Amino acid sequence: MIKVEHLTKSIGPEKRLVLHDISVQIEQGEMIAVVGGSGSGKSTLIRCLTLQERWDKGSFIIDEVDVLNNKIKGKLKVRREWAYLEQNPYLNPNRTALKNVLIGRASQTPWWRMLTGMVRSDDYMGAMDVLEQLGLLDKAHQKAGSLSGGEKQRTAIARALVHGAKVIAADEPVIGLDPKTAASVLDTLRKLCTDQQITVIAALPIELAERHATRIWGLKDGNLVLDVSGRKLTGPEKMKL
Ligand SMILES: Nc1ncnc2c1ncn2[C@@H]1O[C@H](COP(=O)(O)OP(=O)(O)OP(=O)(O)O)[C@@H](O)[C@H]1O
Repeated sequence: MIKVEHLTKSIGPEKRLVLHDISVQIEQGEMIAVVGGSGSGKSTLIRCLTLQERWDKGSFIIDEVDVLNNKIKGKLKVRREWAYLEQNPYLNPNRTALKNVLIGRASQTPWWRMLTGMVRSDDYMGAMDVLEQLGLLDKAHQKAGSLSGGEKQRTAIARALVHGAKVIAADEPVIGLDPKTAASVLDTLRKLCTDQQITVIAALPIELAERHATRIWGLKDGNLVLDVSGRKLTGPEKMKL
């Protein structure tokens, strides 16, 4: 279980508050959509949860590890188990989808593999399994530079899974994709939650959140104003955002 208490974050020399006293508990296998207007704090929340931003205040407990007060063990846990998925994930365009999946972030990949691109056969099989799960088997040997936006996004998801992610935190993962491709990426993420108990936290537009998430968090001016199960939001709920 993941427990966030009193997460507070300010930015800039004037210490402008962008996240106010946010407390939530997250269960394994949830697909949480973060919704809210522009500047409401969605990206900052996702960046704080993936420890890319320093917290001003708050506590962050993952499986009973106090992440912020246990710097080495806590940071290592987040680094190993959490994947941060950007809007346009970085893939090496000259390497195949498979190689991109196998050769993950520098922190997760042995130096000799980064250098030589060599892989062990069991790693190869594992990566092919994940690519198959994500419907990318026929793209495994295609250069990443020639993949479509949705395929790139799914390759990045495959890379996160191959490197052991239990939580995928994604900042607007389907922005710029056509509606059909966006739905297919989100269906993929939802299936991972259901079938493999992966937890997903993703900033999404309201309509997609309503359709795909099991839970919706709504932010307004850095405040958590909504925390409901994934469903169509009512008029008054939307008015809070
Ligand atoms: N590096 C920064 N320096 C100054 N202000 C920042 C910085 N990062 C974020 N902010 C401010 O913090 C607030 C929250 O920003 P954030 O990017 O988290 O919002 P958002 O909900 O993701 O917005 P959008 O939907 O437009 O991406 C905004 O007012 C933004 O201007």
